[in-house]
Amino acid sequence: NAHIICRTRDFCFVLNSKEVRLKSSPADLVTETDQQVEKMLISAIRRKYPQHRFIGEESVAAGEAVELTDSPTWIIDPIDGTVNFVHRFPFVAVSIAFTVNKQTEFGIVYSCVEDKLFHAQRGRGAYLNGKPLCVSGQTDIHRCVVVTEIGAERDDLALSTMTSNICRLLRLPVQGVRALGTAAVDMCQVATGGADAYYHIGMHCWDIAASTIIVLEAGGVVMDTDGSEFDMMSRKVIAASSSAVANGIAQVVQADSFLGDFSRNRA
Ligand SMILES: O=P(O)(O)O[C@H]1[C@H](O)[C@@H](O)[C@H](O)[C@@H](O)[C@@H]1O
Ligand SMILES: [Mg+2]
Ligand SMILES: [Mg+2]
Repeated sequence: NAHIICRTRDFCFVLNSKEVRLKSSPADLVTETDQQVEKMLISAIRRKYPQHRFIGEESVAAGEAVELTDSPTWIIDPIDGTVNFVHRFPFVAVSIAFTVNKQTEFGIVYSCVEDKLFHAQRGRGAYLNGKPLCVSGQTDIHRCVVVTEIGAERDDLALSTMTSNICRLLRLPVQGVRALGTAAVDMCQVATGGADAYYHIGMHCWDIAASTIIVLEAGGVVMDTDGSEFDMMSRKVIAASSSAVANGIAQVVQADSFLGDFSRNRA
């Protein structure tokens, strides 16, 4: 059984997950807790805002369409880092973003084990446990710590794309490449200045919707891995402390052959 103790300043509780099941690959896991947390969040929000729409990872896995419209929409990853959760590797987050007219109005990432609450509202800055966040401001790619993810795909094309991108960055060289196992928390490291950049190919909108606005409001930049404008639904992202660093990563990271196999945001 996987379990994790979640602490906040006000309460402490144990989430139990009795059953671990596979989704798209042997490394794409879901537990009862993922499903219960998502149901709990959606029903609580729906009670207050019955007209609002939802894109939730586990609802999509259960067959709901992934459709970002102009309507007010909540984008939810109930547990980002389910593999960590199952193995008790201590980086696990709940990620919630709210969009209107396809623009993110606010985002919340709660890193449960660390008891770190990241949040940002459009135009109002980014905060960690109430304290303002600011990116590192690094502009020299050679002095960067870059965060990425291994991802859940295990086919040859995905693996060779992922490993060759990491090799190309290391050869630049950058000073370090890291992966925490949760895209949402990874990306928040850029907002804190602890990392200078994050890139990911193959993530879903629910993994990064909230942390995108947190990085932007902390003074960072977000773009597609090919250097074009960021599209939350494209499954590709670079988040960085500066445009110079983001462009430096875009120049070495390649996504095309890998993404040929993806349908957009299928769980
Ligand atoms: O744990 P979930 O919500 O499934 O998200 C993870 C994603 O599936 C993996 O591909 C990534 O490597 C993790 O960082 C995600 O955050
Ligand atoms: Mg996720
Ligand atoms: Mg998840």
